[in-house]
Amino acid sequence: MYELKLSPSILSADFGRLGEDIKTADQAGADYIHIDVMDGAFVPNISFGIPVIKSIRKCSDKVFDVHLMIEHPDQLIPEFAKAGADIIVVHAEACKHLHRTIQLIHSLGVKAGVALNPATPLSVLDYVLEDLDMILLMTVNPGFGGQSYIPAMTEKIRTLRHILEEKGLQTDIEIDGGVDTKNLRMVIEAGANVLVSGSKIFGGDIAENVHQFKAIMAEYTK
Ligand SMILES: O=C(CO)[C@@H](O)[C@H](O)COP(=O)(O)O
Ligand SMILES: [Fe+2]
Repeated sequence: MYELKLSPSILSADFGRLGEDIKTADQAGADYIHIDVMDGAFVPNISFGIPVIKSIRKCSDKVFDVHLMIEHPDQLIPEFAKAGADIIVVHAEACKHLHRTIQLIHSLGVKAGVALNPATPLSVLDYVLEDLDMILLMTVNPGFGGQSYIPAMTEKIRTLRHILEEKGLQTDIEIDGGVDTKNLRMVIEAGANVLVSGSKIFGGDIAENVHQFKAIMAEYTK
């Protein structure tokens, strides 16, 4: 079993008290902090950018898992690294030269991940698999929190884990979108190990929600 990590997405936090919400998730047991950057071009929504990441870096020492939903990410990757990103995830659909982008991220001493939209086939990763620290499978169409998990993605997770194992790779599989306490076991059993959740963590009692997710995850470490 792969090490399971909970990565709460701050897209659903209260931006008026972002620092406090992050500290609450951190202290309740979040492993990573998932940071959704949207540019209004790659996705039909705008979230926040580099100055916000720099500022919230003071609120948590947890791994900053930065999910870039932006066009032309290469131009800004050095700035995201400087702002405190520990993992930078770019979308394959946004990168003309994906291999070069992965090299750029690694050259900055940061872990590199690639995200795939639900309709993007796994085969786009065929020639970069060995270079990746993490693969993010979108389980909703990117752009918004609070959407429903797309059922067909479970098979995609299972297929990816199988491909990685056949190659002897232990790459992290992150899944993002519509994850809740009801489908969490299903996605873990399919092979996901980095689990993003936004609305189901930051909507309501943050600490209690983190505890509920972590209690389910703990069933797999006994
Ligand atoms: O990247 C994205 C959306 O594009 C996500 O990280 C969402 O923020 C997840 O939110 P929920 O579906 O868990 O509410
Ligand atoms: Fe995300």
